[in-house]
Amino acid sequence: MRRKARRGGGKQAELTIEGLGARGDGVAQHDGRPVFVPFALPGERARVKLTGAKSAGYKGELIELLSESADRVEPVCPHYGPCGGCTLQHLAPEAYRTWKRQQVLNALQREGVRGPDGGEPNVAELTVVPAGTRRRATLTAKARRDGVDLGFHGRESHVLEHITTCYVLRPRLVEVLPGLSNALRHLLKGGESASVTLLDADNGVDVLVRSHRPPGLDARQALAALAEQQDLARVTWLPIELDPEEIEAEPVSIRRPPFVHFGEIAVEPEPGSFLQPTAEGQTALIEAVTGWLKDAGGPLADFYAGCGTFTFPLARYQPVHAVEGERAAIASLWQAARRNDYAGPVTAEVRDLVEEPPAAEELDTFAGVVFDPPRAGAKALARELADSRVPTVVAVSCNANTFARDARLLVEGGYTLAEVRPIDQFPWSGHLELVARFHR
Ligand SMILES: C[S@@+](CC[C@H](N)C(=O)[O-])C[C@H]1O[C@@H](n2cnc3c(N)ncnc32)[C@H](O)[C@@H]1O
Repeated sequence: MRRKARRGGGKQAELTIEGLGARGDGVAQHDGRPVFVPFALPGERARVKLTGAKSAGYKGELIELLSESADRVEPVCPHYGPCGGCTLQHLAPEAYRTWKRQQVLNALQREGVRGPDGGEPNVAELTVVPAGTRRRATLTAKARRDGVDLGFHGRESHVLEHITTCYVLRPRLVEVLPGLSNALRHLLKGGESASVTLLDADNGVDVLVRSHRPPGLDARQALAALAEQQDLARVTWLPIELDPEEIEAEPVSIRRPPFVHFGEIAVEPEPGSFLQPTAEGQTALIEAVTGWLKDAGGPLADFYAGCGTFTFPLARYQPVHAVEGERAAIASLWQAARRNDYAGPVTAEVRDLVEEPPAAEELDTFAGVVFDPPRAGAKALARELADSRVPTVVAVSCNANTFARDARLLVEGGYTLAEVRPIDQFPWSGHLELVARFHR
């Protein structure tokens, strides 16, 4: 048996895992309440330590596996377990794909959203991005006595796992980690921590360090030397307490402004700006969004547009109005539009879509709409869309539950959910991206 007693004590029980929850934890029952057991699989019998009893259930810590599921496989990464990134590496690929797709169906079912013929919604098979393709990630750095740990926290834990290898990150990002951890020794003293956002842009790596203490001369020199050795495109620093919206990141070393392509257009994102985590996932999303909207026959709107991931590919076919809450993202989008003679076909607006959603009459000027909100979803916008006459609406989402809620609002307003494509940019985790088409 692979997993043996880890820690005894506390309230323990022998349980049978009956299912896999939305976050990938095994789910058992005890005293009529669910127990969520990370790293356990359906069908397995396990000795579990019960903690954190709440009305919603117990947290369970896997102490010993007493029987193993046929779907259990050996995790590939040496950091599996302590690293909170890939908590489902023990699940066989086929079972994993089935479970993740089922999360979309479950969420839609909970909201009572049906397919075009009134039956089960039309959810495609899961597309999973290959391992080693993640181009953007935020890690934590923490000073210890003899160096700096740089990695990811454990699942629901404050313990940081220092990463030496990673199966999801692009190899280029893994390569820069040792040098970065070394350079950060000059910034972080006894127990101090920082957040480090890495982007493997199309012309080099972009590094944003956020810490309480600004880098002194030796930290700047160490980071600049690293940038030269590793040919990093850009290194910037921001105080951790401030939002990038409130203050511009301070340059530490800029060898060239990093850029990423959305279709044919190169955009220069500000440090820390949102971008799709993988180029492969981005391509699959762009393919769906443009495929469904390019023949809309009139102007389009891209809500929660970011730096223009969908704006520019769509603008090849129709005029596009891009709306986004973050000023810096819209500035990058607009600069790229100007540079590429897209100003005109592309218009841009900074707007808070929760506080000031466009009214249905405003939406009626568009032949098609795409929206791609953060995890909280786009409730206010979906309500207005439900009252609008926009013929085609495309939703991109990173949260199946808020997507299903917004889908219900659209369906109640008379839309049909034509199809959903789940695109997995976070392999081995509970997170999922999807893109869906609605029509009147
Ligand atoms: C999931 S990202 C999508 C960005 C872009 N569509 C892409 O694919 O790269 C969500 C975007 O919504 C923006 N956002 C978050 N809250 C917002 C709000 N209340 N109003 C407008 N935009 C918001 C974020 O700044 C971010 O750019």
